[in-house]
Amino acid sequence: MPAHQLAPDIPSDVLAAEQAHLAESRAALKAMRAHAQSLSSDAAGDWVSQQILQSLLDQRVAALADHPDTPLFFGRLDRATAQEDEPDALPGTIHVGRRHVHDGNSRPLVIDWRAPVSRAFYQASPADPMGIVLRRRFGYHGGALTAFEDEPLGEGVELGPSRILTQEIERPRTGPMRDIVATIQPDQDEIVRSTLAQTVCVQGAPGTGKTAVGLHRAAYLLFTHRERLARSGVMIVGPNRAFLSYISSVLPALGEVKVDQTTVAGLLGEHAASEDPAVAAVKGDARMAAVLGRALWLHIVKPEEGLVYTKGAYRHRVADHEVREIVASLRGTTRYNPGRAALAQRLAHMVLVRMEQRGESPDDRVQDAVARSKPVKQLVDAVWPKLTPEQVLHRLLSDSEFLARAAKSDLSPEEQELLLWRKPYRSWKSAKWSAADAALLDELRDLMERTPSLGHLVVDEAQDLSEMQLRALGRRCRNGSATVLGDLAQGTTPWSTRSWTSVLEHLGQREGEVTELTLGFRVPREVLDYAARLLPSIAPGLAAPQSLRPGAGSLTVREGGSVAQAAEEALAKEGSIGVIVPDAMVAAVSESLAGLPYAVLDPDSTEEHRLLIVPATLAKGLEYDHVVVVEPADIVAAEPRGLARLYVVLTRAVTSLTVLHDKPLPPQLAS
Ligand SMILES: Nc1ncnc2c1ncn2[C@@H]1O[C@H](COP(=O)(O)OP(=O)(O)OP(=O)(O)O)[C@@H](O)[C@H]1O
Repeated sequence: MPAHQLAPDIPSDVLAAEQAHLAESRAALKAMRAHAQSLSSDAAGDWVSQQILQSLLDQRVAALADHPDTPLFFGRLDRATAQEDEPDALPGTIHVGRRHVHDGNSRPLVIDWRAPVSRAFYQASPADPMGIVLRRRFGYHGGALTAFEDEPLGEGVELGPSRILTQEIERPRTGPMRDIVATIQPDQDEIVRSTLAQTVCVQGAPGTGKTAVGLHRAAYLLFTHRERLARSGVMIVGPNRAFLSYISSVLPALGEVKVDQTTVAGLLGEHAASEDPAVAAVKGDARMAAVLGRALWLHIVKPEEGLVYTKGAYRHRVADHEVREIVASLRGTTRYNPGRAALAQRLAHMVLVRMEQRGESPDDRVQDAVARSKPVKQLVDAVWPKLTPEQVLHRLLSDSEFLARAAKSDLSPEEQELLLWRKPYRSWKSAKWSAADAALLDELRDLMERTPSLGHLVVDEAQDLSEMQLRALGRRCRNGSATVLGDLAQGTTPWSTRSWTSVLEHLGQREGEVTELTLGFRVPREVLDYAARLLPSIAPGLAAPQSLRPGAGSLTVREGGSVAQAAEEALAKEGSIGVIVPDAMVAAVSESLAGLPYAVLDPDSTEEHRLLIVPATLAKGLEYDHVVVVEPADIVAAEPRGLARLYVVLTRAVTSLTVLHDKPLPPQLAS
């Protein structure tokens, strides 16, 4: 039971002492920043080092900015055994916050939430107090500390629910996603703090905090392995730009400004051509990897002629069988482009050997010159031609004979038929590529030249990725690790997965650990139960999701109701409003809302709008305080996995969901 609940019974002297600590910490942070600002990059020797140092100093200054609206610390731990006499010992009382703050004597005033000692703030319980006697959570209003809540951990007393946590969860949503650093739950913390080497895959129902956990894990890893990850990099991959815009401020608020956040299309290339889902499904299948490998290497031509290199009066010859031997020894042991370069060098080396046999003594420079010479280049181009990924894929998708040779028995004749363009493009330069093609091009690119690996990749909504897209992402963390987040029930693409083991396999992270988050922080129970009626049809293996939020009265289902009226009702309340509509109805609904202050969801817009019209296909990962879902039957009918899409849109609401329909509801919901 919390000893001190929020107002009105908060002891004012304790609160005043904490407020004084906050003021001292803010002043200390200001001094740290002033010190960082006073440092000069002039000490660096040359111009380049100076620029690098200046950029580091600028980053440091930016990281030390105090945001008056953000609590500098949100928790406190009173430790049972403080060894203050030890030189580096921490004080007995620790304030846990977003970053380290120390005073002029290096005395820590606030400890970063990611430091090992802060772990107890998230994990300690009466059953396992972890050396903590008392945990204190702080309540804020704006930037002002207004309340606190104590949890005695050393007395073995069962703790009641934290009101500060409840308030945070119940908070009306406005604007972009916020960090959850003050209220990370123990099972979420386990995932956040798993080691860098460990790939983790999180299955979780809507609103269980998967995205939040993925972002906090990125922040945790950057803190714990700063130097290593600064070199290799961390990247977040999300489903679309609207989602990226929604999550974009979480990491900067945690002081991490150097993390790339992108979509699969952003990573593999934006591609416009739309495609029949059946074709996309074949292109997304991992069997395509072998087909592409063969397609590329089929371009190597068996050498029929040798090399003649003329220098002065001499002709140096490399016989055709020797050229064949070199090609055979290189084939399959190298990537395609380095193989080309190696072939030129090996041919040049043979010429050098001939020169030496004639008593010359050529050096390395001669070998390079021979490798770049016209006869060598001509032979290499003929045998091991210069290619682009687009050339190879263009040939594969337009030439049935070539496709058959590359596919062998990996693809059935029907699948090959599906792959071939109905109307082939004249040249690879004019070809229009689809999203599925982008992953194939990426695979070819990697067969030609090794893709560099990042240190860590966070992949959100991973259930929607094709095997070939997973391979593309896997390449980008092949020397690192990944956090894979998703929900098998929310799969809406032609290639959505039904198994996380398979996802990890195609990502190249077989050792990854699959774990589950089960408690929902977003969707009220009543709404979640309603949406869960779809689960037996879309993901029969999954258990019904649980919600922390009762939310009685949060669901309204109206036949023949007007969208404008539902929007007006929502506008009369607090918080953001998402009117989620079938994509084809965006224009019609916009018209019906004329006169209301609405905008159509636009990820690039910097303006804030309380009332947004959201096309159903963009709603994934987003949340709104009040959600109006328009015409479920049309959302279902619009795409092959329309029922899963409906599950996604029904689970975006934080406070209320209104379902409007003229057509009959899908039978699962009607029951
Ligand atoms: N420990 C927590 N404390 C407070 N809020 C939390 C916590 N965990 C998650 N939330 C909140 O719950 C909401 C849902 O979180 P998030 O978007 O990460 O869920 P998700 O599992 O990714 O959902 P979806 O599957 O729908 O994409 C967010 O508003 C998030 O801030």
